[in-house]
Amino acid sequence: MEKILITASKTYEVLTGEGLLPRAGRLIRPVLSEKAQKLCIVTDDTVDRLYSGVLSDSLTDAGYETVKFVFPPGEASKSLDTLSELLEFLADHQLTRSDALIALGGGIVGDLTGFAAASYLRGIDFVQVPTTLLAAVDSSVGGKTGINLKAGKNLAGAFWQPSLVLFDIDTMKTLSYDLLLDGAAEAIKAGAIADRELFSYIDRVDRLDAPETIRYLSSRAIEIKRQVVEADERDTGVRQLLNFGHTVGHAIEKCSDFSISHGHAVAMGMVICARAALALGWSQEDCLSPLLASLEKFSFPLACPYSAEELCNAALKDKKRMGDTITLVIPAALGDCRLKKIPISQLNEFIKAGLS
Ligand SMILES: NC(=O)c1ccc[n+]([C@@H]2O[C@H](COP(=O)([O-])OP(=O)(O)OC[C@H]3O[C@@H](n4cnc5c(N)ncnc54)[C@H](O)[C@@H]3O)[C@@H](O)[C@H]2O)c1
Ligand SMILES: O=C(O)C(=O)C[C@@H](O)[C@H](O)[C@H](O)COP(=O)(O)O
Ligand SMILES: [Zn+2]
Repeated sequence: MEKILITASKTYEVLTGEGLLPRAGRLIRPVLSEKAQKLCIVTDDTVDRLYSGVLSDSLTDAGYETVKFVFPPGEASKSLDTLSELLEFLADHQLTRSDALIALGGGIVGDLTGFAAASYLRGIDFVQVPTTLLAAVDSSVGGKTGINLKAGKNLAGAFWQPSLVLFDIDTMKTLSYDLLLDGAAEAIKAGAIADRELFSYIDRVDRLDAPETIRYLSSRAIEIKRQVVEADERDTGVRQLLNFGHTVGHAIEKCSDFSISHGHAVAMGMVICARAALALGWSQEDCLSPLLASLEKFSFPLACPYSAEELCNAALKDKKRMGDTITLVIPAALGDCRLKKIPISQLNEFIKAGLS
């Protein structure tokens, strides 16, 4: 089992390995309050069918009472309505301040559960059990939690760190190739920010679904995320680099009414951003070619179906906007991204340069 220690407002471990789900109860016990009695498993219908049973049995064996909150999969559930239902459910089941939530699922489950944990009784513990590659390499670590509002992605939320992250690699066996791609996009993003070696690795790799590929990508991406989050937990500076590809990516998700998934939209967003930075002379070297090579190796669909105007309108609601400026993440060199503040009046031109 691999362990990565995250030292932020809460210090916790990310445990990665095979066969962790059946051992979850024993692994979770030392990180929760000794007074913890009741645990609420939060998950979506698909993950519920696949993994709730084994997790719940393991928690029961470790002496916990469990309750379960299940919601329909999909971005539409990452909403105020589901959050409100979950908070009422926790109160109805009388979870106390020493009890905890267990987020079993992908990034949507993790973001929603984390926000509920941050706000229920003004904050209780929660554990992340990521079951998508995207959640394992990115969303389960770092404590960004939240929900979408009608205007766009993640517009309400809190910084609230988990008490533990348990990544059982066995859960990757039931992921479709498209869901693996979503995780690969965020891992490639981490490489673009801070690890050009990751691109050479992808160049040599045979299969995305091989356990050793998953292990390598998650280990590198989590380590990069650790460094960034430890330097700037609350996203006021260097952490914004983790948003590479996201200003446009979130706009693509929104324009598609979420039929384009987060990871796929981020992949398109990174390409648009790298192409624009190259065309405008903002990059010191060509980052577009290696980025395209790694994404094309895994057969990412990269054609963006929206115009610069459509993307720009959606992106102006992004939370990286401050008044009349917006901060972009620009690849200066492969493995070295920089923040660049531009007037919002230049955003359309930037996106246009990235689409052509
Ligand atoms: N908080 C953060 O730092 C952060 C980082 C990256 C992304 N995100 C957010 O994460 C979300 C995307 O997460 P995601 O890609 O995991 O999507 P998701 O949570 O919707 O999961 C994708 C689909 O996979 C299914 N699924 C989950 N585990 C499975 C398994 N093991 N086998 C088969 N099917 C499984 C789910 O039911 C769902 O239909 C977005 O809302 C994004 O904004 C947050
Ligand atoms: O952890 C971070 O910081 C990230 O930016 C990770 C992103 O992959 C993730 O999609 C995040 O939710 C986007 O942040 P947001 O602040 O733009 O909502
Ligand atoms: Zn993301």
